[in-house]
Amino acid sequence: MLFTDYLYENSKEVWDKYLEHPFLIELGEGTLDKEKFRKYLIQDYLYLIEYAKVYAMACVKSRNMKELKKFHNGVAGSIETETANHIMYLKDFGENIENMEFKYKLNMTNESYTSYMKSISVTGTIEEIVAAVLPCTWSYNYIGLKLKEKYKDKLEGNFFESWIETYASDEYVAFKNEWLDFTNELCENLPQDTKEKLKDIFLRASKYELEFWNMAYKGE
Ligand SMILES: Cc1ncc(CO)c(N)n1
Repeated sequence: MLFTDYLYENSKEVWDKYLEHPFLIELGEGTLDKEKFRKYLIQDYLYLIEYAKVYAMACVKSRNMKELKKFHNGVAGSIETETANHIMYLKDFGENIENMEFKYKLNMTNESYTSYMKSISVTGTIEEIVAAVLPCTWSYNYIGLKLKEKYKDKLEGNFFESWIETYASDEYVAFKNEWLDFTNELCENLPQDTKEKLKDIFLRASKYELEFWNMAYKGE
């Protein structure tokens, strides 16, 4: 069994809940309250800044060029490629992008999740850092693809279409697949107790993802 399948199987119950989440159903239907979406995007923009630092710490810990390039790519993917879509929406909402980190603060859910990953980035191994960051990229691609599949005939004119297309795009699929391959290469031959520790980290981060959707829907 692929190591990533082992991670997924153990977290499947949580991942199933993403697909039933009202925030994502309404986003797919195009009926989500735009104010909720605006607030979510602001938190997510702040999230990506902290998330990039987790990869940055892994850059420092890299043991070879391959790892360094991978994590460097993670930094760039988070704060350049992925934020492009956030910036487009946020500008549309009238936000000043230069000012985001000063005007807004991470809320408690966001702070808990990013603090958790940053603490692993400081105290953990390279493999532990990978287990902490993987649910982020992977679950967003999982959600993007499922929403695209479910609403493919109804996406035109959906305000959130660009969000869905970003996470269902070929580039994002390729990015996710590279991370799955990298994780499997790194982890397939590890001792069982280490694998179990990584499985727990992956589950914890997956639960934080669900908390993030709850926060986005209910407000905080
Ligand atoms: C909370 C959260 N998780 C994952 C991603 C995907 O990078 C994101 N943008 N935000």
